[in-house]
Amino acid sequence: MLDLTTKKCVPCNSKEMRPMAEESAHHLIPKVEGWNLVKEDGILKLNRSWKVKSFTKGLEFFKFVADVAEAEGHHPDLHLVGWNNIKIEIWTHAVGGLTENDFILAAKINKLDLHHLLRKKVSA
Ligand SMILES: C[C@H](O)[C@H](O)[C@H]1CNC2=NC(N)=NC(=O)C2=N1
Repeated sequence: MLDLTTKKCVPCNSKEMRPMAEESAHHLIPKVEGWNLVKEDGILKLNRSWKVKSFTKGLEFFKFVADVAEAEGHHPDLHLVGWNNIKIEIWTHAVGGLTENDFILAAKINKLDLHHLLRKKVSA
């Protein structure tokens, strides 16, 4: 399969769009490093968390992600809690589950170079 970052999200309002089977999601999750496959209230979602340097750098992180989402026409759920903990959840609301759009968006978020906004990992 082509690298997910070379693909484009498609509009979610087509009647044919269906949530993918859990097996398909498990097949795709290795292609989006760092992202988790979770099921919440029966809905499959992707999520990933980061610790940022500050509250404002968390908002900067979201702005970079928002630009990708707007370019793709597909949008994540953004969480910023405890001032420097961010979590991004991605799922296709129109179908109540996961579609390839979600994996494309996650892959394109992974391509952003946002290390300057992240807290350095504390060595064990
Ligand atoms: C027409 C357009 O595809 C829809 O309005 C989009 C907008 N962004 C979206 N983002 C997500 N995550 N799920 C959707 O169902 C969705 N629908």
